[in-house]
Amino acid sequence: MSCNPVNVAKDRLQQIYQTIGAPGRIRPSINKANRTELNPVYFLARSATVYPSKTAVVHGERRYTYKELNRRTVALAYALKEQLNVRRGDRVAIIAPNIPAMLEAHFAIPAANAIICAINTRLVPSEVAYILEHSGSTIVFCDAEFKDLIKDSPLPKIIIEDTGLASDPYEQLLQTGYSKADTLGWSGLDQTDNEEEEVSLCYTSGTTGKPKGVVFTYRGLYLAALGNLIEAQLNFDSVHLFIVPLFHANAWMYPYSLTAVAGTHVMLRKIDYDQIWKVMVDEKVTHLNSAPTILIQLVHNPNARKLPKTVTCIVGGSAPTATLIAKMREFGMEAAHVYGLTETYGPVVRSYYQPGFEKLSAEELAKQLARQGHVYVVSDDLRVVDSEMNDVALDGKQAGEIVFRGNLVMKGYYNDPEATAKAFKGGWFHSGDIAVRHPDGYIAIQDRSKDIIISGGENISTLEVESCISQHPAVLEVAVVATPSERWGETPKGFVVLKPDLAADKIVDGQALVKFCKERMAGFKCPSSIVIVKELPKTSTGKLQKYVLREQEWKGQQKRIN
Ligand SMILES: Nc1ncnc2c1ncn2[C@@H]1O[C@H](COP(=O)(O)OP(=O)(O)OP(=O)(O)O)[C@@H](O)[C@H]1O
Repeated sequence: MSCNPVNVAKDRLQQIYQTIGAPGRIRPSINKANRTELNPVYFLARSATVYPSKTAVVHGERRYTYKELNRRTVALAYALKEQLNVRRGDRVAIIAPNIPAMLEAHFAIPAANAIICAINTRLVPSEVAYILEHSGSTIVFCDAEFKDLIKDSPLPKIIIEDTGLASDPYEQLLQTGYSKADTLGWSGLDQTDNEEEEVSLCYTSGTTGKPKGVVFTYRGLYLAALGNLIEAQLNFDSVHLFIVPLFHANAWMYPYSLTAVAGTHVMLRKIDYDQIWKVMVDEKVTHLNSAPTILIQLVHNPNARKLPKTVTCIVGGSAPTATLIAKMREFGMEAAHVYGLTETYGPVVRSYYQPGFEKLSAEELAKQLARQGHVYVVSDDLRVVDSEMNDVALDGKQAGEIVFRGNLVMKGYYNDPEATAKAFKGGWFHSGDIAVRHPDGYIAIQDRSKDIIISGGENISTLEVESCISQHPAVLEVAVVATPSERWGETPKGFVVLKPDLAADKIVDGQALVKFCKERMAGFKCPSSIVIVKELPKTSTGKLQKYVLREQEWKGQQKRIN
């Protein structure tokens, strides 16, 4: 027998092959012992076993440990099956802000093998009716504050008063499930035998048009949850403030991530900036997730102060400007800039901090971090391509569409084969976002394809123009859209909200802001006009609805509404 280690290994392999057969003939198989379906509801069962007394939920004065959260969730799952007759694959709708019942529903509905359809509380009754009908929901849970949204719905309704008291109809429903939760626990609830089954149905908020029902699978939820753990570095000590609503892409799967590591979920019924500052300090918040528009208001709130410990802010939903990222740092809020869509289970791209960035000036660093970056470790592949699906050059100039492929792409749009086929054209998911790619491979979004301005044949990124205007010290918020121009076809027009309580000599008008832009950027990119407005149209998640502004500009003209 050879003494050469390579040959020794070969001999050993020969012996093994003689016993079990060479590869390609007899191979080990996947079986029940070495495979289970990826299912994020197990995170809760496990954390309740490992850390029963750890605080799982903080909601004002109310607190639940993991043992209590688990008991309530399991009871709800039994109630869904036995009281409400929910069957595998049924859609169960819930309309609620970030409250404990909403978190419980995110585990209990999948635990009952049903599909959760969490609906935006800011919609109007007709929009809610559309989603209930389109999703084919069989039951609707609704927070009492929003019950008018479903007053005409024929579906069975469970009202959540969000008191936690025995008189609350939601609590009464839980009561019916406690005995089984205490005796059988999870063992009486059959879990899915197919991780590719639908588990969640999220309707996009309609920044660009009619909402579409994005279908998530157990497997996707599970992997997205693990992705967040890696990217946001969540652990047992994490105290996460949910600013992104759970009805928006399941708050980017953070409920599952936090639960996996037995972190603490801090809930808030509504966006109240004074309250957010108070909670951040009182609850020793370590992480939050939010859209930039909310963070802009937060850093300009009179209660803004330097935080005792750095808070990691996962910022996504739109691009934070370099100005915002730098301002957040002053208060001890470190921005982890992320990008994604509902269709990708929320964020799947991150602007990574590189060795050497510490040498950059604050301004240069903020500029680097305002780019969207690279894909998460769990999200496989991303390209930026032209209309022929060729990759754009890594030159920071040639723009193309961002397309995705991998485990964190939705299963499809619910009951919408046409939209699904369009989104998956050529075997890639088409995001509709236009970006360039820098020599270091970082992507930088220029615009949504519908937002980009084409002036005299030149493409203008509205984000670039907005970023320039936002550097003016009097500017709080800005949106730039295309306005008609006889000479150029279209030109940029700015809408600006000024900071509150500006001293008289600091107040500026639109002309001064146009001049400010002319001193800083190429003439063709400068807005033809800028108007000062009181507020900007936004979705419930705080995203600018540029199409509303475009509609005003292009009234009566065919082009450019959407
Ligand atoms: N970090 C970011 N930078 C720039 N844009 C972003 C960022 N994160 C998200 N976006 C924008 O948000 C979009 C995803 O939004 P989302 O899936 O939440 O849908 P929506 O805007 O609420 O609704 P709809 O898809 O119906 O317009 C992306 O396609 C992109 O345009």
